[in-house]
Amino acid sequence: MSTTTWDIEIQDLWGGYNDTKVLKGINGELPAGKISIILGGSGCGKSTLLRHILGLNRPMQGSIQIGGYDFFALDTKQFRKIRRRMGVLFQDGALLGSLTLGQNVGLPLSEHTKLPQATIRKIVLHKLGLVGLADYIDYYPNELSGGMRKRAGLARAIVMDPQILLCDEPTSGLDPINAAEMDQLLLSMKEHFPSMSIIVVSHDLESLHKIADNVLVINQGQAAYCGNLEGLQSSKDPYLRQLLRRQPNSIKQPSIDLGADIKAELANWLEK
Ligand SMILES: Nc1ncnc2c1ncn2[C@@H]1O[C@H](COP(=O)(O)OP(=O)(O)OP(=O)(O)O)[C@@H](O)[C@H]1O
Repeated sequence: MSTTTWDIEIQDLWGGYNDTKVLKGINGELPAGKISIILGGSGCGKSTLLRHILGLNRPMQGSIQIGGYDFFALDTKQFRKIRRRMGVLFQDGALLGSLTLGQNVGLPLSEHTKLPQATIRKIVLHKLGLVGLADYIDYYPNELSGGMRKRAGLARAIVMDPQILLCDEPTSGLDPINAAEMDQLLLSMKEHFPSMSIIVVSHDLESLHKIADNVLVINQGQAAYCGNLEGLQSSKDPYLRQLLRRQPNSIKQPSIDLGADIKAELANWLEK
């Protein structure tokens, strides 16, 4: 099996959980060498799509082509080979509290290779250096800030030099400075690994404008937009404009009368 580029092409993808269809015919491309942002309202299926790209959920219909291969039609050996070329940054960094940063970051190498520990430590040091944490190799996760833990999670995601890097809400829970640093790091990943597909699930519009080359917007289980950032910004589509301008949907607020007796009872309690 040989792949020269790791473009991802999603073709008429239907997927979800048991009888619940969440993705209803998604089409889109996530090109290698670019940062693609998957955007959409809460519950629209962004994480579900990520699970399909990771191979954790099988499509109900349609396919995901990775580097020209139909991912879910591959035999187990080839499927695993592609899976090993994916790195994931989870929302909370997902570090194990009982291991040092170095051991956490080196874990995929210890599990999947027979490299000597000294070599693993050198690779880990290099990767921690890329996220500005080389001096913290022997620290435990609880000795670090939330932003540092996320950066360490990124170091672990790239420790096996993945061709596809998937990041689930990398800036969520970070203050503006740490969020800007994470954006900067993702841009530097693109420079360091020019053929890597970087796929980011995000709600963060500031990040979107700073780092996205390509955007896939999901609405009602389908791709409302897939293309470059400029095209999204100039789109006249009402949903896309609403999304980019953070305009709320009108929320129905039926008035529910409390009733005089409950109001009086409450007032009574408040006076005590
Ligand atoms: N394990 C599961 N079993 C059944 N339904 C699920 C499961 N995980 C998610 N769902 C449902 O699938 C739909 C899409 O969820 P998903 O987490 O993919 O959305 P999302 O766009 O990532 O949301 P958010 O931005 O809020 O994280 C939701 O209706 C959710 O309730």
